[in-house]
Amino acid sequence: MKYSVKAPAKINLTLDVLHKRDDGFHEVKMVMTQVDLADRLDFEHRSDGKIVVEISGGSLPLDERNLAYQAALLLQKETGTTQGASIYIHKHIPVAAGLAGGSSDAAATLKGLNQLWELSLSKERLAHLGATLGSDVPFCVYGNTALATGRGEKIQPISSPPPCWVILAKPPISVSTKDIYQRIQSFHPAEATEKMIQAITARDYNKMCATLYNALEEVTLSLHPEVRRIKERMISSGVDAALMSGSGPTVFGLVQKESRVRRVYNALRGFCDQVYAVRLITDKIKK
Ligand SMILES: C[C@](O)(CO)[C@H](O)COP(=O)(O)OP(=O)(O)OC[C@H]1O[C@@H](n2ccc(N)nc2=O)[C@H](O)[C@@H]1O
Ligand SMILES: Nc1ncnc2c1ncn2[C@@H]1O[C@H](COP(=O)(O)OP(=O)(O)OP(=O)(O)O)[C@@H](O)[C@H]1O
Repeated sequence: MKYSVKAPAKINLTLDVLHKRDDGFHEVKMVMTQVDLADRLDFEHRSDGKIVVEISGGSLPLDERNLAYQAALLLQKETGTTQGASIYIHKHIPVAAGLAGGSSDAAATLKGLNQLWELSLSKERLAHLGATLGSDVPFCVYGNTALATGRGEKIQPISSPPPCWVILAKPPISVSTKDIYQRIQSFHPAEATEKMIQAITARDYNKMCATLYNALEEVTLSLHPEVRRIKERMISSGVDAALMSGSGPTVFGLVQKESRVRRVYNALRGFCDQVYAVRLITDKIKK
């Protein structure tokens, strides 16, 4: 039996950072959603009990450093199963981009092997296990759109935002999530996230655009002026609103008018190699 699972990229519509915690993590409150740029993972049973990872479309370590490998080992350890698996990752999400590509692969592995190995673990249990791999993994287990709190691992699904196009532009730099969090100077109440939930519940696209907010954005933009230039270029090319995702460096722009998507895409392509025109995953086009 072979199973295929999609692993979509995420974007943060809001990311409020409330305070630094004693365990070194930051207390956050954020609205996360997914776009239809996705890796695909295929799972095949192995009777030798081994976990073997192969990848196409990118070069990443295939051993314990790979988050899909880590997720598979974790499931073996937690359930005591002696079953193994071959995991084929078809990589489409840019790596270390702020789009949670690795976290989504880990979540897809938890879901795919739960089926392949007939473990019958609940989504809650998979999300709980996923939290030990990374703060974004529980959201990726649930998918769609959600409020994430705690260090990002407490997930409350919410309704889908109004449908729109999303232009993603990733500059050729990498940032350390840990470093960006550590550089935050001041903390604020989670006002943007509260307003975003209201905008989404009311299916108010304009209010959603007006409410985009990421507390990490200013930190990354001040360290990397090229990210700021991409955001400015996106705004001048006619997106309805733009924001950096996660700790960056990818910037996303929201566009509702389909006729404008090509213009924005072309304006960015002349500026940046990795540009994608995708759609939000909403109830209408649920993957
Ligand atoms: C920036 C976001 O992607 C937004 O969704 C997440 O907050 C980060 O999620 P992630 O990449 O899964 O992060 P993790 O692998 O759990 O943590 C990486 C590092 O980021 C910092 N970190 C992460 C999450 C958080 N709430 N506070 C933090 O301070 C910690 O120093 C941690 O060691
Ligand atoms: N299957 C995987 N796909 C992508 N990256 C992986 C994977 N496994 C391990 N990694 C490692 O994880 C790190 C972060 O990669 P990822 O693409 O998840 O970053 P990100 O988009 O910035 O994540 P986040 O938005 O959750 O902070 C990279 O250093 C990468 O080498």
